[in-house]
Amino acid sequence: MYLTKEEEQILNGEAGETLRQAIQILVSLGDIYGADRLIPIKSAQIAGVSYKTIGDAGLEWISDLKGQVKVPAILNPAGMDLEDWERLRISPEFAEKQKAIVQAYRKLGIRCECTCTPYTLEGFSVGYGDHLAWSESSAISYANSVIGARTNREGGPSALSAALLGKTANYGFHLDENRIPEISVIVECSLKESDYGALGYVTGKLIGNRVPIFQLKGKPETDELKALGAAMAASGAVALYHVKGVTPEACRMNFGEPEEKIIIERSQLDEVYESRGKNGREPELITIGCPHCSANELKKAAELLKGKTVSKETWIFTSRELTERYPEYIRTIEESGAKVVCDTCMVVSPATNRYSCVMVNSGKAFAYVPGMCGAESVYGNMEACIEKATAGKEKKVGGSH
Ligand SMILES: C[C@@](O)(CCOP(=O)(O)O)CC(=O)O
Ligand code: SF4
Repeated sequence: MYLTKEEEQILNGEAGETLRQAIQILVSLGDIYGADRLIPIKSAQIAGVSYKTIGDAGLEWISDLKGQVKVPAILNPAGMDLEDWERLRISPEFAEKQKAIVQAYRKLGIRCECTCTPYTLEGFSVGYGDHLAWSESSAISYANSVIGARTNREGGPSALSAALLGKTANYGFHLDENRIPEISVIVECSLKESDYGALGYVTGKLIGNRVPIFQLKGKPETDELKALGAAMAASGAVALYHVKGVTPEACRMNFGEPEEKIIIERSQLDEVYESRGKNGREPELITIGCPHCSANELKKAAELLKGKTVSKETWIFTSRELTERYPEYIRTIEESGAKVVCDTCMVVSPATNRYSCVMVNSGKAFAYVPGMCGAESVYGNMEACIEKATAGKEKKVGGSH
C-alpha cells in the first residue's frame, strides 16, 4: 500500500506510540484487503463502549492512548444511562468502570453522546458519497444504504484508529465496484413497520454478507429502512443494501439485474412473529428502540402510551439529544411508568440479563438478546409491545392531561 512521506514517519513512530499503533492497524487491514492508499474520512463512529462488551482489557487499551481525534468522532451506546444509571439498577462497580471508559474516550476528543443513530443528531452531518469509519453495524448499514455514504464494517479499534488519523484504508465499500448489488430480493407481500425488521431478520440469514437489492411493493419510511438494515446486519453481515426506486444509489446508478434472486413470502415473516424461545415464556420486559428511537418513533410510543399505565417493566431507548428536543413525548411516555433511557440499549446494558424473556419490536434485538443477554426474545410491532406492556391495567380515567 502506498504511504505518503508523513504517513511513513507516523508508521516509524515519529509522531508517538498512539499514532504508530493506529496507522499500523489501518495499514495491516489495508494490506489484507488490497487497499492502494489511505483516504481522508469525514467522521468516525466508535463501537466498543459498554463495559459489558469490552471489559477491563478494553478499558486498559483505551486509557493508554494519547492525543486527539482529527475528525468528528462519536461513541456507540454504553452499558448504562450515564446520567441516571441507578434507574435500571446497574451496580456501582459496573458504573465506575463504565464512567472510566467514557472518560478515556472523552480525553481523546470524542463526543460522548452514546448513540447508534448519530445521523439524527444536529451537528453530526453525513452526506452522500462521504467516506466514513463507522463501527456499529446498524449505523454502518444506514450510512451506506440510506444516506449513500461509504464505510466498511469497522471494528471499534480500527474506527478509533481512523478517528485519530483522520483517514482509513481505501478498500471494500469505499470503492464503486464493491457497492454493486449481488442478489435480488423480491418481496411478494406488502409491508409495514416491524415487518421490515422481520424481513431483515429473514433475509440476513439467507444472504450472509452479500449486497442485496430489494424489490418492494411499497415505499418504506426511513425508520423502516433503519429497522431493515439493522436486522440484516445482525442475523447476517449485510453492510450495504439497495431498494429499487428508494435508496440513493439505486436511484442514481444504473445497476444491472443481479443473476441470483430470492423471493420472500409473507409466511416467512409470520414465522418471526410467531416464534417462541424453546421454553415459550411470557415476556417480563418490553424494550423498544433498537436502533435508538427516532423522533417519529418516540411520538408513536407516546401516542400509544398516553393515558395508560404499564404493568410490566418497559424501556424505550433513544439518544439524549432527542429527549431534549422532544420533552413532551418523554413526559407522556414516562407518565405511563415506562422508562425512556439514554446512552445505552437492551443489548449492551447488563440490566437486561436479569430477565428471562424480553419482547422487542426490532429484528436486530430479536436476534441478539438471546446470545448477548441470555434471555428469550419475542417479536411484535410497537402496538403489540405496548399492548403487552399495559395488559391488565385499567385505563386512567380522563387520560393524563
Ligand atoms: C450489538 C451492537 O449493536 C452493539 C454492541 O457492540 P459494542 O458494545 O458497541 O461493541 C454491535 C453491532 O452490531 O455492531
Ligand atoms: S440499540 Fe440495537 S442497534 Fe443500537 S447499539 Fe444497541 S443493539 Fe446496536
